[in-house]
Amino acid sequence: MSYLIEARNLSKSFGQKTVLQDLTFSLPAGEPIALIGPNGAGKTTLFSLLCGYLPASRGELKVLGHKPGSSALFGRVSALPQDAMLDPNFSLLTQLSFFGQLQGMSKSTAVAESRRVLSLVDLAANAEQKATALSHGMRKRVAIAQALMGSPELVMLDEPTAGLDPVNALQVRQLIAKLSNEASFIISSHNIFELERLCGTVLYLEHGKLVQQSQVHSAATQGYLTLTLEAGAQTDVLPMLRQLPGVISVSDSQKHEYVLQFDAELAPDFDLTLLMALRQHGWRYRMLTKGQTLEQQLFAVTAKQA
Ligand SMILES: Nc1ncnc2c1ncn2[C@@H]1O[C@H](COP(=O)(O)OP(=O)(O)OP(=O)(O)O)[C@@H](O)[C@H]1O
Repeated sequence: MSYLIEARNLSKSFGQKTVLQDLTFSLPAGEPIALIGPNGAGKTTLFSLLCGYLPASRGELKVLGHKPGSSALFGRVSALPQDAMLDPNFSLLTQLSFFGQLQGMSKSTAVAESRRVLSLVDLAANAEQKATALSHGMRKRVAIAQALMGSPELVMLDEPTAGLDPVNALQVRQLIAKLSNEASFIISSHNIFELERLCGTVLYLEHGKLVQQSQVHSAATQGYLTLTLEAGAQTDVLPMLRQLPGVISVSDSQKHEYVLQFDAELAPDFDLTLLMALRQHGWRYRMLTKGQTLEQQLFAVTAKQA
């Protein structure tokens, strides 16, 4: 199988400081991939290695089967840096066309390509405007349009929603979801919640180590229920939940919230069993959802490692 990205024992050090440590993973093309981790985890450094801006210190890295930065990847990979800026002096069309020409397009092809990518991000009508006339959210969309010039197969977006209000951040996520049949996206963020609906695979980095690689959708739908009880005087909830038939584990990740892992083959009607048990004990629930949030998955992994 050929992968979008393959890393084997990949490490990066700056002098004595090891910033990425022994990362091994393979990522398929297709659904967007999330790269999540706290400040300083190494997300931007990993992006820089993937783009070929920085060499690895040890290990192997392949992007679309090639060494990052190699000429075979020219035009096939693009990146939106965290602090991408637009020039305030030129129209969007002039700037994007200029980037197209830098990629080797003729002037007329670059103009046509710029109009195409601006319409992909719903900014066709703003082509003649300067960046100063745009909102912060619109500028982010222009930067995403720039990353799509020339139809690359892999697009890396470093914190594409940083600094945006929730409505604009949602628009950017919806845009990426819409565009994900145009290219494979890797998106970095601190925010677990924002990427869990958008991405199929998650890489979670902490202190330069890969803490977890998971498939969001499969893990979120199989064999997990999240139960939130009404606040009140319930006692002995955990022991009762743990003795239900089919239960594998129960954790109380937050006050009044329980994550139940169960064997879906042995107990296909586990949700009904749980509801009956709640009724029997007179415990009222506020919410019962299928699956486990990404935050809960990561909480479980980091708790195990602590
Ligand atoms: N050129 C460099 N020289 C020395 N240390 C560096 C260099 N670039 C990054 N680092 C260090 O590497 C670590 C990881 O930084 P990086 O920017 O990759 O993290 P990040 O996960 O992207 O963080 P953030 O979410 O804050 O952007 C940090 O401790 C940073 O100080």
